[in-house]
Amino acid sequence: MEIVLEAKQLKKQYQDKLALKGLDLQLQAGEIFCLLGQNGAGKSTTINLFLGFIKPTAGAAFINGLEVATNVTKVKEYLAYIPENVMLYPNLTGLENLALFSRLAGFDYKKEELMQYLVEAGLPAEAAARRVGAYSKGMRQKVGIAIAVAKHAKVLLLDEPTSGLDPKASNEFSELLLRLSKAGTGIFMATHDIFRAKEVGTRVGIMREGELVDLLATSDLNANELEKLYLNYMH
Ligand SMILES: Nc1ncnc2c1ncn2[C@@H]1O[C@H](COP(=O)(O)OP(=O)(O)OP(=O)(O)O)[C@@H](O)[C@H]1O
Repeated sequence: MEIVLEAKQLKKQYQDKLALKGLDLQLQAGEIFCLLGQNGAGKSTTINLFLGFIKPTAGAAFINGLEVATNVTKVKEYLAYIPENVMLYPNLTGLENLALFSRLAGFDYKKEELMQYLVEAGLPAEAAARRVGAYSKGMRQKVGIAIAVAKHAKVLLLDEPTSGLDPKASNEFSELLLRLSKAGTGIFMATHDIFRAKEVGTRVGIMREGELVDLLATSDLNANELEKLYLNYMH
């Protein structure tokens, strides 16, 4: 199997805080890995290391076999990132945002092709022509997914993507992730949502104080068992 994301003894020290204590992890193409953990556990730090936003203190992060810290620009070609609030240009339409981000990634699509990416990500065609400033959070997430698909990202990194989404939007979002994973994208998602993690994840990692304290296949347990296990670790 193709490994699209890997951490080898990945560590991050901020001043006096050891935020990540030597993470070892591999993600295969088409896998959805959900990272659970309390506030301050080290989830965003892990994601920021994969994005190349911060440098590791020791160890290394790899995307598509390339070490992130020494290939920050190249690695961006393989990555798409969806934070809690997708950053788009509010004065441009959804279509214009997608055109812009696709061009930055080196893809020059026709209007019909862009529209198809947006509609496939669940954005109604009439909304695609409206300014993003008036979009709901769920709609911005859909543009984020369309960007990921249009740039043929091998890895999608998500940080709390469903927090603040209503249940219907959250559910639609899960379905999009499942479709992307079936198409071979590796998905790494930090979340507080245990039930969503069980629903979409192929594997779940539980992080506490910068350490992965458990690693489970979601097929091995139901959502209630996962919640119980998670809460046990948090005591
Ligand atoms: N730039 C920084 N400087 C100093 N300490 C930091 C910095 N960024 C994060 N930390 C600390 O590192 C630890 C891990 O933080 P991180 O943001 O990775 O946690 P998290 O699991 O993403 O939390 P949340 O769920 O709140 O987003 C925390 O103790 C945090 O205070």
